[in-house]
Amino acid sequence: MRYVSTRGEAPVLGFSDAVLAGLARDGGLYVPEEWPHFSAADLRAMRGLAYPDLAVRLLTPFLGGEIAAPVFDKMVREAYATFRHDAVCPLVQIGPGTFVLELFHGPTLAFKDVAMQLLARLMDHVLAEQGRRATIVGATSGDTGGAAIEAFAGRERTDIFILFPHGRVSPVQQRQMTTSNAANVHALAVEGNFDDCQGLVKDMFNNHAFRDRVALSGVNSINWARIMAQIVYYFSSALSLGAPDRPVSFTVPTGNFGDIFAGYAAKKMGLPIERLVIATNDNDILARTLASGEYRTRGVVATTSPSMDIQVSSNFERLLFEASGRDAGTVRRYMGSLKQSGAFTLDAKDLSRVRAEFDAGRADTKETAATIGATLSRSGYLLDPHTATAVHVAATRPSGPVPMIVLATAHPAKFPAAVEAASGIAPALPAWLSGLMSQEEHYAVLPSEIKMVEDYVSRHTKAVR
Ligand SMILES: Cc1ncc(COP(=O)(O)O)c(C=O)c1O
Ligand SMILES: N[C@@H](CCOP(=O)(O)O)C(=O)O
Repeated sequence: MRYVSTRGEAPVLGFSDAVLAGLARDGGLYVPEEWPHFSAADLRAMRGLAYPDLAVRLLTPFLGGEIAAPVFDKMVREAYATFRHDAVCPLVQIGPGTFVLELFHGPTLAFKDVAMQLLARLMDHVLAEQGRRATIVGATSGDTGGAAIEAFAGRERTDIFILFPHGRVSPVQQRQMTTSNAANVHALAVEGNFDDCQGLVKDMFNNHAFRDRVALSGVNSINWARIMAQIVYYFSSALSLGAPDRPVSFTVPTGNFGDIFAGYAAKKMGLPIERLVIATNDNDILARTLASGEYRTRGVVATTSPSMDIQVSSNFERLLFEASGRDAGTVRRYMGSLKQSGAFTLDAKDLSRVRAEFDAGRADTKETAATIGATLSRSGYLLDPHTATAVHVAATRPSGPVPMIVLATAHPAKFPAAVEAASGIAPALPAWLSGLMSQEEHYAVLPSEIKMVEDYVSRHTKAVR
């Protein structure tokens, strides 16, 4: 299996190099050259497999033979042994035909752990094989950062720098990033929003001299391995509801479009998914794009689901590549226009291909709070605000006899203020995180200026070539 850039002007890479590359050198995102495919018989044979066994079965084709089977098997088992639920990602019914897929049983209580625990092990292995170190940079609206720091803290071959928007993440999220004592961890509070942080990370990758000097790698969902690992829970949940003999639909709380793109990948791999529904908060660029065909950025507004406070949705580029029939020239045209004018308009055929697979809806802050309260009274289930946006959107699109699986991307205890205001219940952190809020914080505050950030990274990484 080889990996190609969505912009068609970067080297084609094997799996290990794609994992280390993060962003492609032409500014695009890596995608597999073709989608592995599993037949209905293959899928039936996967029913009942334990989560790690299923992950090994589904993900092995993506490795292109570059990681020995026993090594990968061990990594997967170790990654999912960090989860506090035997099923890893359990499915809970909250209403007739509506299920919640709990993705928050990992060490930092968000779905990011599912991919990050595996990615850290993959990167360690590849770096050891190549005998080198890497400087990891990541942008976060709150959850990627904590999950990455947890997964990479203390690892010998990486220094990790996480950029988060100063004052715009929840107190729990902030402490998950700022209380690590590991020498290779650097939390950077940037004076800006998530889009500024993500822009800085992409600028670092696009500065090839800097990128090569510090051996840059990325842990955002620009990294293909992040998406790859997230494919597995689409299969595990659908199989448990009768796939491939019964289709399912998914509603996904969406920001950077990585999680729902993993659902698209699962469909391309043979999973019968009827609809993929994008749920956004007030930062509704994707809902607007599906309605009008125009992708136009606006200022980010702060909401009670801060991890989805995103306007420039990175992985939408991967979908554009697919929808245009894998035409890198079209993707370059769209991305050029986005850079120049903050907008692009999808060609009619590309838009109709997107609409053929996806629906989209939004939930504002009031609707999100009302959904938390109503779901608690109806089914006794306490939602976090991100998941609540998706439960709201799913309810506006009845899926008939097809079960609707809503991805529960975070534990309510990560957002206690919003959850308490909506439900009257202040969710407590689990015992293993109970000391978090009283630990000492370490972080630097930086302006949203590329030179300042690059200088900080250069001075603090050990991976200079
Ligand atoms: C809790 C939570 N829900 C949803 C999202 C959106 O996921 P994605 O960026 O993959 O669309 C995020 C951030 O990525 C998140 O942290
Ligand atoms: N919501 C994310 C934003 C970054 O997304 P990623 O999936 O590209 O890492 C966060 O919590 O940081």
